Amino acid sequence: MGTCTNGVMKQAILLTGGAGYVGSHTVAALLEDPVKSEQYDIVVIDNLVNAYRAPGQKKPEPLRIIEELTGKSVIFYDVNIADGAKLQEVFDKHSVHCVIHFAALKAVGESVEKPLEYYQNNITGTCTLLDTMRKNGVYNLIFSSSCTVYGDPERLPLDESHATGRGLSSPYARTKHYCETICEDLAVSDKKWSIISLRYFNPVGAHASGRIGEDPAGIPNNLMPYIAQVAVGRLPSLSVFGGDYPTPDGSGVRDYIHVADLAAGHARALALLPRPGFTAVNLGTGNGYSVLQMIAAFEKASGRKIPYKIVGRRAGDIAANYADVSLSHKLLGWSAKKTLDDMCADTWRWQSNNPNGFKKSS
Ligand SMILES: CC(=O)N[C@H]1[C@@H](OP(=O)(O)OP(=O)(O)OC[C@H]2O[C@@H](n3ccc(=O)[nH]c3=O)[C@H](O)[C@@H]2O)O[C@H](CO)[C@@H](O)[C@@H]1O
Repeated sequence: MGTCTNGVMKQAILLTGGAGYVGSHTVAALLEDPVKSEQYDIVVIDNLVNAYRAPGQKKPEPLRIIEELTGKSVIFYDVNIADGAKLQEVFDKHSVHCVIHFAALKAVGESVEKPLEYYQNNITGTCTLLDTMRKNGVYNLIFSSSCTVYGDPERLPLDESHATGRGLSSPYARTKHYCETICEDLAVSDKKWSIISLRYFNPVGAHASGRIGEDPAGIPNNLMPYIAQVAVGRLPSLSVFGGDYPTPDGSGVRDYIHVADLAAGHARALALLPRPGFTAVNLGTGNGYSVLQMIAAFEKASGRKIPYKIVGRRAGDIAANYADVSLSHKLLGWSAKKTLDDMCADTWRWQSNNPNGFKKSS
């Protein structure tokens, strides 16, 4: 149930997938903000498909730890966004001001093997969520999108007017593109909708406390968690996918952004609502770093050697991408503050304190 101040029910920010990596860091940012945490109840729904809840605990570990760190509470429901009836129960209990929609499956390789699961979860789930929002008169949405919607860049840096949806290399990428399209159509159909789609570049890093961070199930697909697990001795060596790209050192270049900066970007987007229509905004730093530069920076931050070998390219990978960040500056008054050294130092603090992720800290 929502909490009350002076007999009035507080409005809620509802975060779907709020126990995941970017979601939980956004929960932390909202609770750490004295104004937002006073103004809103922070409500999370998550089906725990990619988040860990310790035996006997009501809340998943990231949320339990955030409560410990901030001394403030999160309201948690173990609910799947595709379950309209359960979703409605949450909307019955809270006066929702805005939904921040993170919940999605996000493993690119898995999406090629299980496309239907990805379309069902990411697209049908999003439609059920949007329909429930509409039925309850909630029209403020922040959608967790990805630079993957741009496909193979026609030009760099990538600005928001770059074409989307062309030559996408995986069902996962298509689900992000289709969800954006659905949101755009909805915003055209009814002027009450205010939808901000945040296109993340490559989120890395961890909370400054070293107590929450990225905790992928199984062998990581993404570069930073892989490097971190090599550094901590969980994995023997890194394969660098491709040494012959047309980049300064031949390895792939990406715009890595600290997850705390990303979380702050959501808080800024929240302050912009309502902003009728559909607005897509890049969240990146505007800087590109190569895989070999990432390895060197991580070795410096951790004091550990990262054994690696250069192997063939990974299917579907592009040579380089990085963001044009002018719109995020202009519209959100936001820019990324953390450096590459911060990203590596924070990832290392999290990984070295929690070599096995959340399971150990329970
Ligand atoms: C093709 C693919 O998977 N793309 C997804 C990937 O982006 P993206 O591929 O950019 O992110 P990754 O972290 O997987 O890879 C970053 C860079 O590191 C390289 N690399 C990665 C892992 C590794 O073991 N060795 C290695 O060399 C990659 O080739 C790439 O050049 O994650 C994003 C989420 O964060 C998704 O939105 C993207 O759709």
